[in-house]
Amino acid sequence: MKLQLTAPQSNLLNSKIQITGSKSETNRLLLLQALFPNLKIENLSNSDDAQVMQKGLEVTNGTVDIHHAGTAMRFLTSFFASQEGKEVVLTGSKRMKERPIKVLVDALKDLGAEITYHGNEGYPPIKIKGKKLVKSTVNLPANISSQYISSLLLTAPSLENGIVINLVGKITSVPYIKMTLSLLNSIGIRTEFEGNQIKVYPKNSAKDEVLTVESDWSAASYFYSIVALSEVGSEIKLSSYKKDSLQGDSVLSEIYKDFGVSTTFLNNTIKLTKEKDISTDHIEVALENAPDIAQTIAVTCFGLSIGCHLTGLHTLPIKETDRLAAMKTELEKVGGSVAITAESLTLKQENQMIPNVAIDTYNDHRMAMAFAPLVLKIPLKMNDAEVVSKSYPDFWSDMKHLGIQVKEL
Ligand SMILES: O=C(O)C1=C[C@@H](OP(=O)(O)O)[C@@H](O)[C@H](O)C1
Ligand SMILES: C=C(OP(=O)(O)O)C(=O)O
Repeated sequence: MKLQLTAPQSNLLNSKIQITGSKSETNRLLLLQALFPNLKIENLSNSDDAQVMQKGLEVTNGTVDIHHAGTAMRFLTSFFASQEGKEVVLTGSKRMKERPIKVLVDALKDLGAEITYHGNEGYPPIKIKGKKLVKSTVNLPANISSQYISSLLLTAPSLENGIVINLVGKITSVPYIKMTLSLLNSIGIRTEFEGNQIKVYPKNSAKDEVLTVESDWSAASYFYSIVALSEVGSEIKLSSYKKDSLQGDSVLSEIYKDFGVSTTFLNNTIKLTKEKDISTDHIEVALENAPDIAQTIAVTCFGLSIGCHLTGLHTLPIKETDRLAAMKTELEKVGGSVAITAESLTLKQENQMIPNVAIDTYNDHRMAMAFAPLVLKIPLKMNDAEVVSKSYPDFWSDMKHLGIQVKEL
C-alpha cells in the first residue's frame, strides 16, 4: 500500500487518541500468563507482534513463525527450551533470519538446553527440544540486545532453581530489563539486580492479579513529533498513560521539552502542548536506554531545520532493518545531510526540504511512523505503509483523526 500524505487543512487542536497497549509489556505478560494461567491482562497490544506471540505460545509441536517480532523470537526461545515434551522450530521473516540469536542460544545451552540451528549458525530458524533445565548460573554478553536477558528472566521463575545471570560488558537498553523485573515483581516473584548480576527466584504460582498494560510510549513518540512540528498552541491528548511508567521511552516527555513540547498528566491521559518555538539550532541526545525513539527524534530535528547528534545507537543495525543506514538514505532523499557511525547519527543543520518524496520503509514500522510527522512541513508519499501493523495497526486511521490527509495511491 502506497500512501500520499498531506498536511491537515486547519490547526491540530484538542484531538484525543487512545493508543494500543505497549507491545513490550504485552509480550512479557503473555509469556508470564502461559507460565501462570491465573494472571489476567487488560489493554493488550493489538499489534502483529503480540498476535504472533499469543499464537506461538499455544504451539506444542511443529513450526512457529514469528514473522518480524524480535521479542517473540527471543522470549519464545527460552520458553520452549524449558518446556519438557514440546519440540518446535522457531522461524521468522527473511530479516529475522539475519537478526542474531547466538548469545541467547549459547546461554541456554550452558543451562542444559537442546537447541540446533536449521539455517545459518547463530541465526533463526532454530530447532528446540524442550527439557527440564536445572542449572541456574550463566554468563551472558549484555551489549548486543537486552531481549536475550529479558528472555531468560521471564522463563526463570518456572525453572527449578531460578536463574543467576552474570552480565558481561556494557549493558544495553537497561530500562527494558528493569521492565521485565518489575513485571515479575508485580506477580510476586523475587528478583535482585546488583551491579552486573541479576537473580530471579523460582516460584510455583503467581498472585491472582489483573495486570493492566500501559499504552505504548514508543507509539506516543510520533505524536510528540507531530506536536513539535506544529504551530505554537497545538495540542494532542493521548491515553492511557501514567507518570511512573515501566517503559524507558517515557523519557520522551523530558526530551521533547527541548523541542518546545510540554507534557501534562491528567489522570490517565497525557496532554502534549506546543508551548514555544525551539531556540537552538543543534541538539545532542544519548539513546542507549531508548533506541526505538531515535528515528522519531532524527525526523523531528530535520522537520524543525535543526541539526542533531544522536548517540548510543549501536543496536540499531540489527533491528527490523539497519536503521542507521535506512535513516541516512531516507533523510538524504528529503534534503538532509547525514553522517553515521556504528553507534551514532549526525544530521547537519539544513533549511532545504524536498516535497513529495516517496519514503521507503524497509519492512520497518518505525521508518513509516517516524517520517509521517514530516507531513506537517512537506507533502510525502509512503511506500509499503502497511508495515505499521507490527506495533501500531491503527496508526494511519489515527493520523486521519488528527486531520492529516491520508490517500491511497
Ligand atoms: O525488550 C523489549 O521489549 C525491547 C527491547 C529493545 O531491544 P534491544 O534490547 O535489542 O535494544 C527494543 O528495541 C525493542 O523494541 C523492544
Ligand atoms: C526493535 C523493535 O522490535 P523487535 O526487536 O521486538 O522486533 C521495535 O519495535 O522497534
